[in-house]
Amino acid sequence: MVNIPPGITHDGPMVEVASGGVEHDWIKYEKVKEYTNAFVILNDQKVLLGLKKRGFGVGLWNGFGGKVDPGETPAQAAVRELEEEAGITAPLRQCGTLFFVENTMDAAFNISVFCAYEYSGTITESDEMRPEWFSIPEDLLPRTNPLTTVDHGDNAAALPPIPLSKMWADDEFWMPAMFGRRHFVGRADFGVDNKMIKWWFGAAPAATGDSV
Ligand SMILES: Nc1nc2c([nH]c(=O)n2[C@H]2C[C@H](O)[C@@H](COP(=O)(O)OP(=O)(O)OP(=O)(O)O)O2)c(=O)[nH]1
Repeated sequence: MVNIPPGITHDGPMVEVASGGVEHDWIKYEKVKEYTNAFVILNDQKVLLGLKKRGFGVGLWNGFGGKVDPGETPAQAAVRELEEEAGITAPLRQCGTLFFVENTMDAAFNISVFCAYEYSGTITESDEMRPEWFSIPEDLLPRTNPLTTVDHGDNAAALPPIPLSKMWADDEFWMPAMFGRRHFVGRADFGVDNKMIKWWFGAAPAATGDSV
């Protein structure tokens, strides 16, 4: 029986992929703010991340995104933010949903996560983000995914691996599902110093033959 935390909804079968902090209660929240986060992933081998240059999460590498503006859908906001922050457009599709609660704020963050496997335009640094490609390490990929063994000649192996130590602490838990193209959901509650105190992540079951 999967014990899904409050704030999360999902359709279809779901298996737990990570959880922790059982000694804490889920933090109560008053309202929910809508955000987006978008990842461009090429050949299942490399991912475009941006170094946040200012504001919330400054100094951390992340996908591109931000607040959903009034009158926008999350999908529209994701396209706008990717264009504003990295200068490119991409056929984004929602690949997951994340829910974050901070004990210092009365609002929770509901983050619609989008993925694309191609893009157009020229990747351009913005005031907010410095974009860079990173290779996806094998331990973040399903080992039997046939796509991962194909050499697409773009030399992803020569890139630095995803800098997990300079990313939000929760990312390592749901990224394997994202890179394995499994729909994911999850919640993380943060205490002082942005330390994760309780978390739960789930994903659609791996396809038969996948090792994760
Ligand atoms: N990967 C990851 N992303 C997170 C976490 N928490 C969190 O807010 N984010 C994302 C959601 C958004 O993409 C981004 C925060 O948005 P932002 O502060 O850049 O929003 P914004 O651009 O609209 O802000 P602003 O320019 O209007 O001030 O960080 C997390 O724990 N992990």
